[in-house]
Amino acid sequence: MALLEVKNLGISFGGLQAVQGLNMSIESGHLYGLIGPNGAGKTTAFNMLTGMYTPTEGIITFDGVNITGKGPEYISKAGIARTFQNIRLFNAMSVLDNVKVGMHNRVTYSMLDGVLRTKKYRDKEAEMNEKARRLLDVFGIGDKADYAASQLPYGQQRKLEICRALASDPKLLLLDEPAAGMNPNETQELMETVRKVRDDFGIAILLIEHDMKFVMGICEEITVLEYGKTIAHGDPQTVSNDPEVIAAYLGGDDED
Ligand SMILES: Nc1ncnc2c1ncn2[C@@H]1O[C@H](COP(=O)(O)OP(=O)(O)OP(=O)(O)O)[C@@H](O)[C@H]1O
Repeated sequence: MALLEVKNLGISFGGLQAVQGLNMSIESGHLYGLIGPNGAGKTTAFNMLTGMYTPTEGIITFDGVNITGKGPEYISKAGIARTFQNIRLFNAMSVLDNVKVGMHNRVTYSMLDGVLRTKKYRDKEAEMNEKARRLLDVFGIGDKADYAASQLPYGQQRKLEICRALASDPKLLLLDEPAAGMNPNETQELMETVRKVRDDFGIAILLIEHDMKFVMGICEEITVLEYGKTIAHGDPQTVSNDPEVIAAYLGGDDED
């Protein structure tokens, strides 16, 4: 069985069926893209996979366990982490501390250990600092560890968000428009980093992205949504030559 199995997943908000009959199978180590015009249901699908929305139909199986309807805390502990479309960093906190926030689901010391600054607390903190610095180094921002998050340029803030998500040791990383707002150089650099993350950490990555060069350049498998329904699925070449996909993008009124 694949790491993530999504079967007939759907959700409706009142009369609006935002996602319908979604099927996806994602193996460990795969780079998978979820694309489609604005309002197609991509972020809604992420919200169901991460427990923020409860599906009205279908089953999500992760690592052999049915996680349908479980809450975000449970799903994060199970090994799914995500970033958001809009940057959600703690601006006044240091870059290092922002990464450590991502480790909260792995903290093993008690509040009392923290207050008393016990050896257990100090050892764990040292381990977390080292791990956070290693992650920042992967993204080439290790030298900015002590800066406030808000002092980083935009492209590096997006990288910091990915670092924070990785800090929870996920088996599956969901990236919601990681290249949004980036210039072509930053986007190119991010493509290489995302590939490196997959290779070095051996995790599966599912990403939503409007930048077609980015998606077609790194994803091995792609599902295309339009009005909540899957209109195409396959490798980048198959999907980009699909007449329904071409029509959906050319006919849309968005920026794609
Ligand atoms: N909580 C909600 N309540 C009501 N409708 C919602 C809710 N969340 C999403 N929707 C609707 O579901 C549809 C899909 O939205 P969604 O944000 O998933 O699209 P998207 O493909 O991620 O679009 P974009 O590319 O613009 O981010 C939209 O019509 C949206 O208005």
